[in-house]
Amino acid sequence: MKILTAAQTRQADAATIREQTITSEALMERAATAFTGWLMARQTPAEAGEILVFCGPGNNGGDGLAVARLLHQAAYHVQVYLLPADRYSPDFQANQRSLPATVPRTTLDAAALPTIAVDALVIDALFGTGLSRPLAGVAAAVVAHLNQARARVVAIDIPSGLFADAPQPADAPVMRARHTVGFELPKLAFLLPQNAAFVGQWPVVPIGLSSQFLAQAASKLYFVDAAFLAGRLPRRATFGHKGTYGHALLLAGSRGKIGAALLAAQACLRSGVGLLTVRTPACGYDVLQTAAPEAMALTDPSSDYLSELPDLKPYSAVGIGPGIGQAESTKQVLTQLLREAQVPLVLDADALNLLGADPGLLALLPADSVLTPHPREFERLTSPARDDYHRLELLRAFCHAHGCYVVLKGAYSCLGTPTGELYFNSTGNPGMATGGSGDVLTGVLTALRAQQLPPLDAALLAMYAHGRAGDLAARNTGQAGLVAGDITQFLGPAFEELTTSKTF
Ligand SMILES: NC(=O)C1=CN([C@@H]2O[C@H](COP(=O)(O)OP(=O)(O)OC[C@H]3O[C@@H](n4cnc5c(N)ncnc54)[C@H](OP(=O)(O)O)[C@@H]3O)[C@@H](O)[C@H]2O)[C@H](O)CC1
Ligand SMILES: [K+]
Repeated sequence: MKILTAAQTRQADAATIREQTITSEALMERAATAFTGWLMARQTPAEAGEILVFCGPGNNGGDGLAVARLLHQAAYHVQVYLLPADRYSPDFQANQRSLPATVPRTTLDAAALPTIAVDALVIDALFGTGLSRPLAGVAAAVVAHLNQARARVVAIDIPSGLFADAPQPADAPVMRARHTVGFELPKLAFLLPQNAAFVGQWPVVPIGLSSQFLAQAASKLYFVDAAFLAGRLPRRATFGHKGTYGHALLLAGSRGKIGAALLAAQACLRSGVGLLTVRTPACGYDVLQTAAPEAMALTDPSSDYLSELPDLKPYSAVGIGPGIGQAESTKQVLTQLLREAQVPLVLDADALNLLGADPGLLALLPADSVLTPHPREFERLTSPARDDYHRLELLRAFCHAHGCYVVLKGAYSCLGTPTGELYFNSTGNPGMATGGSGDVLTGVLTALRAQQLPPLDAALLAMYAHGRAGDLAARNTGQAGLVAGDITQFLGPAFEELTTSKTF
């Protein structure tokens, strides 16, 4: 699905009201009903205790007032706190009028903020997507007060003080929510590590925004879920044979890191490739032939590291990097590969570090190559990022300059494309932050490129299936017990879900 800016969200609002011939108040009621439904499914009135609803002067505050009314009607115990302001939005005012007189309400005063009980349930409806500057005055004092109280904060739409799609100054006050219930679509701010402590968990609830508007909205930001990938993974042909599914070459491993080669190889084999050849230093031969008998081993003359590029003619894609180290002769192998390769390339790990250390090498990178750095490797390829938003700018610029696709790994891994789109992945879990997880991704990607999938589809599917396999694996192992090889065990089911999710 698309990710919209705050300005586009306002347009989506207006389009919905126009198209569905409803009032803005009715749309607010939908949003408040969706939020309240989410909360009531998780907290009974007894579990919730007294719910404190903090409302700002705009429509986020209007949502808060409507939520307070709905909770009150459902027998929850509610207290409303109002931020003083010169102007309140019309829908705020309408919902203030609709709030039953029996619901206590207090206007906030920075000098006399309410005492917040330990574990109090707080609804943050101070500011939403209309935030136009960092919080100051009473709003800032309230946010600091609630953050200090460590209340159980549930934010409506977005934590107050956080911009939906731009960084805020480092010292700007922002509400620390445990949950943020977003409306209709995720926001860019939810996907960046620097905001994790503010956003918490972020369910998204539908509010029936115009599907026509969402379909045509010009956005280069996407959140990749299973529905987004429907139809991108070709079904295997009844009369297909191993030649139909490509022949991948993996250049991987060095003494002490043959495991990286093995992990990439096993993942490649589990991602539908027809044939796989693995080029490791000679010390990897026995291990590879024993642990991955389905792969062909083509060992390098050097016993400890890669020193010669094999003939590339038989292969339909080449993956290089897992565990290769940075020996000078390995750098020569990479250089020759970049010069000679006529087939799709996937570059990871030390192949990226070698690239980052030599701008001359980077200049040789063939168009449509797929790179899979983690943030530190990416910085070596570009420059240090000021913050997560700046890192995305660097990602866009890098992909554009080199005509390549980059999967920036992390929670919500982000795929950058040469034309400026950014695709955030929805699958995966912190258990996957473990050695060898990246080698598995390289294997998956190389398999998909070997099967002739275009770079965009290959990268989207690899990113998603890798994360999904990690999620399925963690059901068995738990996150702490997850090792990279477990991800590989579940690649099959992850791909199967993507093929069968297609409707007739
Ligand atoms: N489509 C949807 O998702 C729907 C969202 N809804 C809810 O509406 C809010 C957005 O409401 P909006 O009124 O646009 O914005 P806010 O509630 O965030 O508040 C805007 C007002 O606050 C002023 N403002 C902005 N920044 C500050 C600040 N730092 N300090 C003080 N005051 C501030 C702003 O004034 P300006 O000075 O900027 O002109 C506005 O007066 C969305 O998040 C959802 O919760 C709808 O309910 C349904 C559809
Ligand atoms: K809010």
